[in-house]
Amino acid sequence: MARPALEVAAGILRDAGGRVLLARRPPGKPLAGLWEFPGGKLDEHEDAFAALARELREELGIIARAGRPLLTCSHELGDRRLRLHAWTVDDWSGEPQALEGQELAWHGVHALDNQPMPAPDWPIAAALRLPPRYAITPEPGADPDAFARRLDRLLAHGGQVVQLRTRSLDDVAHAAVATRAALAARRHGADLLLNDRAHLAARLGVGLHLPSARLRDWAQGAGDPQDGREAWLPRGSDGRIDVGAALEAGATAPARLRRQARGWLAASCHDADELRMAARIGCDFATLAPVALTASHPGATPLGWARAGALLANASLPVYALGGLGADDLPRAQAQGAFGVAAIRAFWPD
Ligand SMILES: Nc1nc2c([nH]c(=O)n2[C@H]2C[C@H](O)[C@@H](COP(=O)(O)OP(=O)(O)OP(=O)(O)O)O2)c(=O)[nH]1
Ligand SMILES: [Mg+2]
Repeated sequence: MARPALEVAAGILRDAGGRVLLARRPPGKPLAGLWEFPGGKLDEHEDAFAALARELREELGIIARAGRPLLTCSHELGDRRLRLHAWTVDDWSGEPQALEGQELAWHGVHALDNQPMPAPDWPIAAALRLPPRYAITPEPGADPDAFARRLDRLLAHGGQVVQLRTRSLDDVAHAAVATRAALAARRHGADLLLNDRAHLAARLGVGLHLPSARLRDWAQGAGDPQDGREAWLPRGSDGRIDVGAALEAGATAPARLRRQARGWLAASCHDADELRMAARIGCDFATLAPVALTASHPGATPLGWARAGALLANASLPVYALGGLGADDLPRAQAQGAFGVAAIRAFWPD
């Protein structure tokens, strides 16, 4: 019989400048020398926040009073599963002290990728830089100026992560729209991802969102070798693209291993298999669709929340629920284990 999952709570503590506290696992412990979020194992009958408050008292001498779940991910850890519950601690008192001989350090969220962390912490580091909404553009249509104006209005909201999704444009027209979108994103400090244009995304220094068919090709090493994956996937010590290299314990975040480009790598997933592939090739996040009925994919059978919830509970990266959802669905999506909600129609300005 499979052993029950190891449940661990990890706390996100921020200083006045927004930097996050990391603790270095001391010599003699498993994963010694790696930087983690302070916390530890749940005792029997203890919920995640109670365990976290206890661990923070024992390890750091602080009193945690209130927190919010940020992300729960599930990972294979040898012969058992690790469920890591990351909580943002909003209200705490005391000055963190290293009561167990661990080193402590505060880092900005953009510097976390450079710290050697246990692999299960990478999705948490990504989640700290991701918003709860992931906006996907509709087709640009015949009027690129009108499209650019609406995109600009969306980006002006601040902190946006947006996927440029076009299927209708030829390469030249697409490159023009994408270049303009990349400039607009840079101007607004937003993060752009191109749908399925790996070469262009790497050239523009923006992120890449893989459709599920491309994800499958990349995860299986199949498909067209000219499709640009070398800019996005890590190489093994023999110089060959190695989709597993991103997940070696003790390595730094996939973002650093993978690429010179600074954008996100994400993928469209519809089932457990694809969610596993996305994590395996080092995606930073994924979408899971279709959760509900959606006008953009009328033929697709929705997963429904029960099925989606079961898939989300086992995911090992941040996942946005997608398909017929809007901002109002965020609480429900998060209660079902999603990190956030992705949408085309709901987030596109009129
Ligand atoms: N606290 C914490 N543990 C993590 C993180 N990432 C990660 O993979 N883990 C793993 C490492 C361990 O397998 C497990 C936590 O075990 P632990 O030994 O720190 O647990 P604990 O604080 O309760 O310590 P102890 O009572 O066993 O001494 O979770 C993280 O960010 N924080
Ligand atoms: Mg601990």
